[in-house]
Amino acid sequence: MKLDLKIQPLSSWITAKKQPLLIAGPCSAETEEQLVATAHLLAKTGRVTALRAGIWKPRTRPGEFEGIGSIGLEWLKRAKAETGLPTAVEVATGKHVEEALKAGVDIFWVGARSTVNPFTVQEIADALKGVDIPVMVKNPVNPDLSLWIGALERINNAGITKLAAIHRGFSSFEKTAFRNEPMWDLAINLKTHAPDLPIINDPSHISGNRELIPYVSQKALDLDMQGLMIESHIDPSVAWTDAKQQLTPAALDDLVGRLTLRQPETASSEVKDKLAELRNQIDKLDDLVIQKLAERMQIVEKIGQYKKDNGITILQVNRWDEILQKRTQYGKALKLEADFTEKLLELIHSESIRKQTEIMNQSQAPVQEKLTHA
Ligand SMILES: O=C(O)C(=O)C[C@]1(C(=O)O)C=C[C@@H](O)C=C1
Repeated sequence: MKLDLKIQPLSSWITAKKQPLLIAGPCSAETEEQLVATAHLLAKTGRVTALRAGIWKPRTRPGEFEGIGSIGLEWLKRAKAETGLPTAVEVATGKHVEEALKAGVDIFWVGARSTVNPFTVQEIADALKGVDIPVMVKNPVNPDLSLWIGALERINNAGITKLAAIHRGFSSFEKTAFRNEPMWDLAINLKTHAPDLPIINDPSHISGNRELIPYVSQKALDLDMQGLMIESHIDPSVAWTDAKQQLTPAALDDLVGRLTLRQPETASSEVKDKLAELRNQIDKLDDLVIQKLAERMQIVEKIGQYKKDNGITILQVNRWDEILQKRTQYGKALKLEADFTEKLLELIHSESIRKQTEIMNQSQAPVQEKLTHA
């Protein structure tokens, strides 16, 4: 299902200084000097399109630094006047929106902890009514695509057409190398629902540490995301928040300079032809895969009917385990990752169970009818 968002193309409301589009700045505005000095160094790289800084910070526990507050808006004004960089802040209430608008902030973003709450998003959307300002909506903390879409729709319904999504990763119970699991599939899914909606990647919050940022940034660009939002602090070692994931402006410059930029399309007819030929091969194989899956399901249905007639349960753990073991081994021999083969088989098995459940639940009414007429 395609989303009905009324949006303007990214290039009509933001001009990237250089590719990729880069929004950078400290996690938090701490002091006027820290913010302004960071902004100057970022501007000097010639790569940064907008300066970000958190001034209202939603924190997990009370007592942590909750942002410098409204005074930070004055510092942002100064940083903008001195560097020419447009500014971006997170807004989490209607009051934040009012104050940031008054202070001439150029771009707003809705944070992950706000996106989870439709009341908060609606309050922000209501405060934005009648205003023509770019808004970027971070994914919700939990991996829920509908919540992300819902927040984008609420902001869009308020008349905001300069709209983008920010992919900052998702909380997960399982601890991995990432601070927030990228769950790239969710961002890809959003792109499938809204192909024209720009997605900016936030490698800082996905990574949670400087070391992973290059990998995440490159992957985001290779997945055709339209830009990066990266936290940068003049001296990350003394940062009040997110010290481990911030980069100095020089390190940021170096990192972004090393990224490889690839295009979604090519002008070369030779490359286009070669791609078309390979895609043709994929089309044929995909058709074959679908055809074989359909044949498999027909047999599953026959087995389902047979089980029903003979009072046999749907789930056959031993048989299922045998399939899983043998096919995964076979897949491995053919250079398929075991994890991939297992996931594919699990999907097929759950569809088999769904189909056989349907068969088991089919009423016997027609047979009984015949009996009564006889
Ligand atoms: O072998 C069966 O009994 C089936 O119904 C087929 C099948 C399958 O899809 O392969 C489905 C359900 C069972 O749990 C085991 C295997």
